[in-house]
Amino acid sequence: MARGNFHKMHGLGNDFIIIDTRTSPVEMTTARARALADRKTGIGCDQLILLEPSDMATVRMRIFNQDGSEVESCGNATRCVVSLLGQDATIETDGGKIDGAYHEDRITLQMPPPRFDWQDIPLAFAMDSAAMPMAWDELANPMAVNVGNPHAVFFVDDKDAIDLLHLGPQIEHDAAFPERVNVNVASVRDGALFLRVWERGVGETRACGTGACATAVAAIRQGKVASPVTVNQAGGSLTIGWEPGGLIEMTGGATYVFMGEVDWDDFG
Ligand SMILES: N[C@@H](CCC[C@H](N)C(=O)O)C(=O)O
Repeated sequence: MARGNFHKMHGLGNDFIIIDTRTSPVEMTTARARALADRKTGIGCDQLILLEPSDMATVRMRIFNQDGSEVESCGNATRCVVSLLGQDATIETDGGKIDGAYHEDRITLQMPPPRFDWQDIPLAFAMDSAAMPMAWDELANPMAVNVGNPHAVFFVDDKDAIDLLHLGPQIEHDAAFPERVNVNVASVRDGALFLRVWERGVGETRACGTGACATAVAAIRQGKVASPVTVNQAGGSLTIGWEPGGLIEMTGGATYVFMGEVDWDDFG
């Protein structure tokens, strides 16, 4: 028997299983992450988060998508982790170190500066990442940006008119993105952003924190909005601030749902 505890939390409806392995050790594999994340046969979540000891930060955070793939960054989960810790904290991720300021009703994160070089996204070959010379039906010329993880950002008149269920997986798996990509479709209205995200390794989610960062950076860089900007998604809003050359500041909520206990051996 290998019993352990987990926390269920969400940030704007983007939901997580968070396991603090410092008190609840577990051996994580792709198969086990996928089994735990499965909404029909497991516990269910968009991302599975492991907290581990860190020698350079308060805690190290590992991130597994619903499909079991391990990835570099997750903005909404980082706010949840700072909220769970209940104090200002520095979080080590594969996408960079993130400082979090704790307030009971909101968390502010300093996310790493965005990267735009094609090798850093990464893209498969040299091309203009500010307006990629590519199109998938009505989605054309995205800006590619890495904010710890890779994103493609499309600006459209009406985000709700886009068939993201069809185009999201096509773009996610396009050979132009050797590590796949998160797909952001945004409209600009009254100085604010309205966003839908097809997340790599998950599908369309109710909100994506790094997607909000990537989209805000792309919109500020193109002069479509001013910083800070409100980014509205199905699950709620985030405030994102960014000045060229600087860190990305994200402010938003984090919600605790429940604590559960399971036998890890029942999952993979
Ligand atoms: N939900 C997240 C992003 C999670 C990782 C992403 N799907 C990827 O594969 O890079 C967020 O809030 O940022």
